[in-house]
Order: sequence, then C-alpha cells, then structure tokens
Amino acid sequence: MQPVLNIEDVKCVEVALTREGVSVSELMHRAGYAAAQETIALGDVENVVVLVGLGNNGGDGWVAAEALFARGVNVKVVTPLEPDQISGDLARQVAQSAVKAGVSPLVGPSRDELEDLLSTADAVLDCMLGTGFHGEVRAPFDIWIECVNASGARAISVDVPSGLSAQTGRAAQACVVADMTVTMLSLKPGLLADDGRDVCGSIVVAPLAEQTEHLVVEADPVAWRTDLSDYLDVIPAPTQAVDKFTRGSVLVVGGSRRFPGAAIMAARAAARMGAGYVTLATPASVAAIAQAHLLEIPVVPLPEDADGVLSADGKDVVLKLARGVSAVLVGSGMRISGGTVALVSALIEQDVPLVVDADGLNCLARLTDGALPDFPEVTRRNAPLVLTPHRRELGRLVGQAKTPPDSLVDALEDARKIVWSDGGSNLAIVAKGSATGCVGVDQALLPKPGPCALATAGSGDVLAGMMVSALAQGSGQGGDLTLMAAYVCEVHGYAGSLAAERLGSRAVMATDVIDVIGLAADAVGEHVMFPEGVEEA
Ligand SMILES: NC(=O)C1=CN([C@@H]2O[C@H](COP(=O)(O)OP(=O)(O)OC[C@H]3O[C@@H](n4cnc5c(N)ncnc54)[C@H](O)[C@@H]3O)[C@@H](O)[C@H]2O)[C@@H](O)CC1
Ligand SMILES: [K+]
Repeated sequence: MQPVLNIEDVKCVEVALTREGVSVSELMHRAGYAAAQETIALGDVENVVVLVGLGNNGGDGWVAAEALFARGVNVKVVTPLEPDQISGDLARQVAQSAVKAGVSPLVGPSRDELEDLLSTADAVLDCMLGTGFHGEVRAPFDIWIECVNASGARAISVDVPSGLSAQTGRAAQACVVADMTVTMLSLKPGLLADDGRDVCGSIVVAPLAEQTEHLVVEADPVAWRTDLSDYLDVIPAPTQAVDKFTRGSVLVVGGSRRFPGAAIMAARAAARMGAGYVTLATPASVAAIAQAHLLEIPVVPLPEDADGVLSADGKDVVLKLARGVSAVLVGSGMRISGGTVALVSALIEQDVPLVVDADGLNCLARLTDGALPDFPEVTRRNAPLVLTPHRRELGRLVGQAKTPPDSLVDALEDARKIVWSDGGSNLAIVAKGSATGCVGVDQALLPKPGPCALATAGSGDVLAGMMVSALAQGSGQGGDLTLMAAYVCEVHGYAGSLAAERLGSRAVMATDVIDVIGLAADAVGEHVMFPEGVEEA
C-alpha cells in the first residue's frame, strides 16, 4: 500500500525532515535531480524545455535544468523573471546557480516565441505551479499551459501538474495535461481523484530521503492506495469442496414498480461474483418481470403499497428469508417510504452481514434525520455492515444534503464522521466517486479506480450485488472488512475496463459489466497470486 498525504501533512513531513538534518535546499536539489532522472529515463531526450514559476516548484525546475545540462541535454529554461529578480531566496539561488553553470534562460517570451521553442522540444518539464497554487491560473502561466498542451511534446509535471489542486483534484481552467507526474515525498489525494485522474499521466513518487517512509506514516496518511498484493488475504481460497449453499447465499431486497431493474441487476451481479445461491425479494407487481430475467434466481413477491413500493407488511417474510442466508443487500431501486424505512431498520437490527445501497441509504438518512453520525447505535451491530453511498447519498447521511462532498478528501472526511462515531471494525463505508474510498475505523483505502465507462446507470447496483456476494462468501468476515470492500471495487473497476475493451468506452451498460465480473475476478485473482510478469490492466 502507498500512503496518501494531505498537503498540510506533506509540509509537516518537510519540517520533520529538516529536523532530521535534511534541509529544504537539499530537498529541492533531490527533487530536481529526481525530475531530471525520470526525464532522461524516458529516452530520446536531446532538447528539453523547463518552464519555471516563481516559487519552490520553479526552484525544482532550475535544479532539474542544471542536472540535465550537466548530462549533455540541450536545456532551455522559460521563466517570467530574470533569476536575480526572483524574490524567494532558495528559488533565486538555484536559478543563479543554473545560469552560472551555463543553462540559458528565456525570460518572458511572447506566445509565438514559446510556441517555436516548444515545437523543437522532445520533452517539457512543467515546474510552474506546485502545491502552493490556488485559485485560477494567472498570466503568464495560463498562456504557457495552453502552449504546452498544444505542443504535443511529452510533458513531465514536477510534483503536480500546474493548474491542478493536489489536495482536491480540481483543475483550473488552464491545467497541464501531463504524460508523467514526478511527485515529491508521497502521493497526494488530488493526484488520484476527479480531474487529477485525467491530467497526471503515470505517477512516480520521489521519496527524496531515507527517513521519508517512516515520517510519512507518522504524518497519519489520509488514505492508502492499495496494491494488488494487498488483497491476498481477502480472495476466496479455491476449493472444490463446496455446494451451492456453502459458496455463500445472498438475499437481495429491493426494486419497485418504478425501478424493477436495479434489484434485478444487483441479484445477477451477486451470482456472477460467485455466490452459490441468490434470492431476490421484490414487490409483487414486478416479481414476474424479475423472474423472467432471472432464470437461476428465485424471486419472492412481497407486499407493496399503491405506488408499487415495498410495504412494512413484508417485514416478517424478509426477516425470515434473511435468517436463512449468509448476507443481505437492501436498497437497490427501492424508493423511500414508511414501509422501506421500516424494512431497512429491521434488517439492520437483524444479526446478518448486510450491505445497504441506494435508497436503502436514503432510508437510513430519513431514519436518522440526516444525522447518522449522531446515532451510532443504528450502525453498531455484531455482523458486518457495508454502506455504499455515492457523494450525494453520503451528503444526505451526514446532514449535507444540499452541499454533498465534492472532492475525494471531503468524501473521506464525511465517511469518517460515520465510522468514527460507530467506532467498530464491523462497519465499512464505500464512498463512491471517480475515485472511490473504502473507509473503516482504522484506515481509508483507495483501490485502483475503474474507467469512466462505469459512470453509467446501474453501475452502483452492480457494485452492491458484488459486495454482498463477497460478504456472503466470507471475505472480510473476521478479517478486514475495508480491504474486502476495496477488493470488490477493484474487481468492479477491472470489469468496467474489460467491458469497455469489448464494447467501446462509451457503449458500456451496467449489464455488460455484470457479464464480465467472473473474468475480472479471475484476472485480479491471478495478478494477486502471481504479481511478477503480469501487467496491471
Ligand atoms: N514539500 C516539500 O518537501 C518539497 C517541496 N518542493 C517543491 O515546492 C513546491 C511548493 O512550493 P511553494 O510553496 O513555493 O509553492 P509553488 O511553487 O507551488 O507556488 C508558489 C508560487 O506560485 C504563485 N501562485 C500561486 N497561485 C497562483 C495562481 N493562481 N496563478 C499564478 N501564480 C500563482 C505564487 O505567487 C508563488 O510565486 C512543491 O510543489 C514542490 O515542487 C521541493 O522543492 C522539495 C520538497
Ligand atoms: K508543476
């Protein structure tokens, strides 16, 4: 696993390193060398343009330029000001040193001059704006960024693509789209989420010092990026000594006359993820439709109200069914009503591993008046509970219905309000987004996210079905529930990639993802067992 640090904590690590005798100047030199090294490693780099800003990110650039020059590369540094005019002491010193060593600067070029220069570059080193950037990009960097993106040269961003917030993952209107980002000390959340996923290219972490590893861990990472090898313990062990019941049995409670498909997809996904026996309980008026779609899955008709929404009259039947299975999913396409709130509440009180998704979560929000963290007794139970909210659902659970979290870090923070108030290891929250965070009381995990093809209606229902299936098969129970949730997200993402490969990234529908869950789970399993020599998808 790789630690991910908030920017303020990266700064604390920097301070801690200086206390351990590694000065900021030394760090800047190592950062510049690391950037130069990665640039040379790209191969075929004779002409490099280094675009520098006026802060320490620019300082890294001057060091990199000097290092590249010393290696015989033809380097040009594009700077808004003459080195002597740079106000920051460190950045000025390294700029002066580079010029003294023979690096030639181009000060405040016109757009035409810059375009000409970039047209001859094999690579561009982007050292304009780093973690000190905020707001919209001001001149001249907005123009420079446009020129870099239009140039077609390979772009290597130092620390963070200029224009991207390394904390929130939001890109300004002008933002470098890099082929590679060489980031210092540790991963930062904004590199992994939202716009960050589009603009960072491949990410290389340069630790800069031996002490960094332990200092980063001590700085309390906001999350951990998982590696495939982390999933070794949560993958179901292959065995032939099973029958359909011991492979895990699942009950899906959901659907409504308005949304029958969500529960059908969840049930199919549960079966495709390997549960041996899946049952769907859905409103009576749609049971026949559901059964027609689900030949292998028995469908139990439940009492409904006049709108075709499950009613509380079905509670006893649901609880009886729930007592007979390994895990239950509630919520898919269920709608919110007095009846569905009663069902969700009854299932939470039942001692069975449970996944709550979609309207099940909205029922939970209604049950707790939009303040789930204030009612820890609701989530405290003996059996595992996994909540799978997207950002709007998460907002409703923590009283922020109108202002749901709009970044990965905000979503992690909201999810933590719930898991920390619960305080137990039997609760995991899968905070879904363009990057999904799996949050438990001890840590938040960031599985490798899937492609944007997964941003399609029904994709969440599929994930919920997969999640309950994994839970039914025993993954995570008595072990690490958060890690199990991350594993399921990883398989879901992989299935999205497979479906996109087969059908084209824009064409994927949730049912296509269901069809390749098994192949995705096998592929992820193989990568986990035999990491050497297997390319990650
Ligand atoms: N944290 C660390 O340990 C290390 C940090 N280093 C570098 O230092 C960087 C941070 O340095 P700084 O704090 O000096 O910040 P930056 O260099 O990221 O940016 C600060 C400069 O950008 C300008 N700026 C801010 N917002 C702007 C906007 N919207 N439009 C135009 N200009 C804007 C500021 O006026 C200032 O001149 C890191 O990203 C990294 O590259 C490295 O030197 C090595 C170690
Ligand atoms: K940068």
